[in-house]
Amino acid sequence: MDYQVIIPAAGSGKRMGAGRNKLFIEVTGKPVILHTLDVFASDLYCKKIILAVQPNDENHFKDILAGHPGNGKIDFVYGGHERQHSVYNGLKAASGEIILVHDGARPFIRQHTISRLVQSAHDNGAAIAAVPVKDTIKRADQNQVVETVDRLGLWQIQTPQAFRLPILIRAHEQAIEQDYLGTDEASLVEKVGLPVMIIESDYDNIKLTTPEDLYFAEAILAKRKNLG
Ligand SMILES: Nc1ccn([C@@H]2O[C@H](COP(=O)(O)OP(=O)(O)OP(=O)(O)O)[C@@H](O)[C@H]2O)c(=O)n1
Ligand SMILES: C[C@](O)(CO)[C@H](O)COP(=O)(O)O
Repeated sequence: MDYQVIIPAAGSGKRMGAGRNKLFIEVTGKPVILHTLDVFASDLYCKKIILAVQPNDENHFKDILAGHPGNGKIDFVYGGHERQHSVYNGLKAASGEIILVHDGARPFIRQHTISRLVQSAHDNGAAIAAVPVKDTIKRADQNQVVETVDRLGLWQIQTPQAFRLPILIRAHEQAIEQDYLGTDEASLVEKVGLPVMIIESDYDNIKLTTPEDLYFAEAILAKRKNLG
């Protein structure tokens, strides 16, 4: 089933502390963003990649994307102050039935997850990648525990997040009307009162956020290379 994907890539990477867009950092000799785009470039059902970038990063993105197999289906839009604004700007360039949103900072997404997300979004309206929480989760106030959250039914949410396009547009427009800022697209759809389905993903679909994640990234790619 055909779909389009918005890739928010306009962040500043403060927690990575690289002093530049972390998507330009190379892992096994290749910029993070190229790892992320590979799976969508090779997926014939992916009809458009909408890349949200900062204006001052645009030329560098175009330089490193020259010759990439996905280049022919990439549309550039400018990102916004928050991730949500970047995604909203991407929505203005989107069309078709199914839209995915996938962090540029998650380079290890697999095709099998994308396919299941697209089908579930078609069937149910919204579907998100996630893995079951493995650690005990507690809420604290001033570093003192106030609550242990029941782990049963807790999921660690990832991207891609997949939607029927009109649902995501409506959710973003309501968020603007209500001045609501969420940390993922699904939270906006939940506020509209529509169902969001979980699709179990892989624990190595990590988001490269802090420097330690770069070590994990090298290990993930080494493991995948060994598996062939
Ligand atoms: N205004 C923003 C903020 C983030 N992103 C993108 O959203 C994804 C997930 O965001 P995050 O990992 O938080 O990236 P940064 O915002 O760059 O990181 P930090 O919060 O540490 O600055 C990244 O691919 C990032 O480029 C974006 O397109 N526009
Ligand atoms: C969308 C997301 O990746 C789901 O886990 C996460 O919420 C992004 O958070 P960030 O702080 O914008 O990286």
